Amino acid sequence: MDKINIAIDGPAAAGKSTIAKRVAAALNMIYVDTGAMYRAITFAHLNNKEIPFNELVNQLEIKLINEKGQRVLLNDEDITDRIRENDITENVSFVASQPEVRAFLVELQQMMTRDKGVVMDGRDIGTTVIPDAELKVYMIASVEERANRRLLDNESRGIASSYDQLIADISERDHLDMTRDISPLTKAEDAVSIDTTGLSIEHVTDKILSLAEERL
Ligand SMILES: Nc1ncnc2c1ncn2[C@@H]1O[C@H](COP(=O)(O)OP(=O)(O)O)[C@@H](O)[C@H]1O
Ligand SMILES: Nc1ccn([C@@H]2O[C@H](COP(=O)(O)OP(=O)(O)O)[C@@H](O)[C@H]2O)c(=O)n1
Repeated sequence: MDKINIAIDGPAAAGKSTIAKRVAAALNMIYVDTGAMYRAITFAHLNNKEIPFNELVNQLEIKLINEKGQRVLLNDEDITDRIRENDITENVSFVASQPEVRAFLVELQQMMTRDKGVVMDGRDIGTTVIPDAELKVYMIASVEERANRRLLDNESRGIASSYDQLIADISERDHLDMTRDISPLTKAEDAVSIDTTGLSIEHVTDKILSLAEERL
């Protein structure tokens, strides 16, 4: 087989996008951060709260550009850094639970994976977006480690946060994502679980690369 899709799902700050980017670069595949797409719609919603979701999604064009990591454009506005801020993070799980938002993004994501060659990370990729992906990974880490990682991420981006607040925020977001009605976060039956607690980025990347090689 010459082309495969790789689905990486898991809870907040487990390391999905860091690893997915590296795996995609090593295998010359396209990386797609679906969380960024839900964050982009959350940005649009916070600026246009009066517009119902079914109308809002029809006004949006989301583009992911593989440049300097990955840039996120919403109707040609670069919102890459803006969508990592706290107000977006606090509201994204609510927006992602809306049926119209999920239908809109799942269709877009399925189009992006049709020709294969994609590493896509999110919450419902292995279960809903690409249930036939050749490799599915369910990535987890302890909530303490995830809060520490996000604390460092936020520091490097100049976003104010505290360890205790991050433990609470991450736990609440995971709960909302795991209990929503439509495609909640859950491990696909055929996904390989990887607990990244205490593991280096290189170790996790190599593990997934060797799983991918078996399927290429
Ligand atoms: N073993 C590891 N695997 C993945 N990320 C790690 C690991 N160790 C430390 N990190 C750091 O943890 C953070 C993970 O954040 P991110 O990749 O955005 O997670 P997610 O996409 O799951 O929300 C990054 O800052 C990354 O550098
Ligand atoms: N495939 C996806 C990806 C993200 N999401 C939602 O989008 C939010 C933000 O995703 P993200 O991957 O940017 O989150 P972080 O783990 O990087 O903080 C998640 O908490 C989910 O509510 C989703 O519902 N389905």
